[in-house]
Amino acid sequence: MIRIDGQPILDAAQMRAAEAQTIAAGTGAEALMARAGEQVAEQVRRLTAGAEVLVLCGPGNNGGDGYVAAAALRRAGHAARIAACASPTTAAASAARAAWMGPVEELGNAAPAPIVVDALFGIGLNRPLGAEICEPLRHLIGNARLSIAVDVPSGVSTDDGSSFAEVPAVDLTLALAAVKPAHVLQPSAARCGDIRLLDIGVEVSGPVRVASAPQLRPPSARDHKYSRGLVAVVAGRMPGAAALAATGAGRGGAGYVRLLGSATDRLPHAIVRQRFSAEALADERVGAVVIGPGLGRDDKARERLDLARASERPMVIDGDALHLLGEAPARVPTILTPHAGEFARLFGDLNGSKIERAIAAARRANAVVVFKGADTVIAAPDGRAIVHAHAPAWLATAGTGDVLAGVIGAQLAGGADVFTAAANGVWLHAEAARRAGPAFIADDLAAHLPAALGACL
Ligand SMILES: NC(=O)C1=CN([C@@H]2O[C@H](COP(=O)(O)OP(=O)(O)OC[C@H]3O[C@@H](n4cnc5c(N)ncnc54)[C@H](O)[C@@H]3O)[C@@H](O)[C@H]2O)[C@@H](O)CC1
Ligand SMILES: Nc1ncnc2c1ncn2[C@@H]1O[C@H](COP(=O)(O)OP(=O)(O)O)[C@@H](O)[C@H]1O
Ligand SMILES: [K+]
Repeated sequence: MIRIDGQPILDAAQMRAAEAQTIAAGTGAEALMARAGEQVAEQVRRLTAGAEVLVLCGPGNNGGDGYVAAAALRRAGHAARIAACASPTTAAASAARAAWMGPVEELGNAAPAPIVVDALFGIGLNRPLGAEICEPLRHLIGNARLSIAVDVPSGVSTDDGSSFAEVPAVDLTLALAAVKPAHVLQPSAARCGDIRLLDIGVEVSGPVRVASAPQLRPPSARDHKYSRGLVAVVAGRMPGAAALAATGAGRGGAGYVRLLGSATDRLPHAIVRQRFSAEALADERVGAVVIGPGLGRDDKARERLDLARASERPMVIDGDALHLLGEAPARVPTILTPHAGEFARLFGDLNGSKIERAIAAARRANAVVVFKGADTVIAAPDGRAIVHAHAPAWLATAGTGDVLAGVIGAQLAGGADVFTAAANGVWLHAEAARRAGPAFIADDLAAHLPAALGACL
């Protein structure tokens, strides 16, 4: 059982291609199913201390995994029952069912058990589930002490994380061979409970991954404040937002933060206030310009954005500045940090999953796009993407996005490339939120950044 941090994310077609390669290399479909089912059984056995297990089996290979798991549990002396919604339709699943010596109950008539294993549908589910399946599934999960999904919870759409059915969340999902978009994209990610990966010997790789903790470099004896990174935060109509970004940059590891434009009174003394001017931006030591938080959307804001872009410094473009952005692709290293509303305004015509849309947006903008939310996707024009799916929902409070823009700015000014800077910033921001606990406000968040950063050294 493997943690999913840093693991590749494969959609159903990519998963099938990887599986086909393994089969072509000599491992039969039944052997793969045997590995999957036996590993599921092993995890269930470890977690359930002998309590009765009810395995729900569907018609495809997900159901096949379920038959194998139930048989393995029985062989190990564990009390296991099976309930099915249909007969097997694949050769491997038929063989697995034939090897099960016990009775197979009707899904609709099955009595609850303390442990439920959902092996009804996996990556093959491609249309809404009927009530004859949803209702018993809801009832059985709702009455179990522990529910475990095989590969993905039944009722979610593997490739985009949408829901085909309203069934409750399970406690644990055992992903087979690879993480799928449904494990990390909402709303289905919230249905998965804890997620662990089972290695069944299928080789997987790809440009889309689950976020993992960055390995950051502490300053060395050779460093000075400029080498650690100078961030210029452009202020505007709402100075509080720029102050949050500047604080995020300072506590996110920058060596020097300048706030260009009007500042609030409560700005930390370490943040240097300066009048906004083209000259202030032209300072060659500026490693990143953060613009957008509280900028406003008037002519003055537009002028500041134009000057910032003309400075040709690496940029983090957030909030109001995203509203002022034209369609021209970026010419300097740029990170855009839209939330769903800003993304829709900028890239509303794109189709596909949140991951696919973020990658397409990054290509169009020639910039790294941080498509924020409970399932933040960080995408690069070359097709790489990282999905951060476990940020605390307490982040849904005003101003946290401003702090994020600052943290990303600090990483960029510190020398990380745009993709790494964005991914590091998102990780540190989420980790700071975890340390901040419940009901923090954006001002509190920055105070937890140093400890979050310290955990990544
Ligand atoms: N990826 C891999 O390398 C491996 C995958 N295996 C398993 O195979 C699964 C995929 O198997 P399948 O492709 O057979 O697909 P599934 O078992 O996910 O489901 C497909 C079956 O469900 C039916 N179905 C789809 N939507 C339905 C609906 N709304 N209502 C009623 N029936 C519906 C289909 O007609 C088909 O019979 C994976 O999720 C995993 O559990 C394992 O057996 C071993 C190896
Ligand atoms: N439900 C949620 N779970 C986890 N993180 C969230 C959730 N909602 C918002 N966030 C995060 O909180 C931040 C909010 O940013 P944003 O929407 O720009 O707010 P603001 O403009 O008020 O600063 C983003 O980093 C986003 O990913
Ligand atoms: K399942």
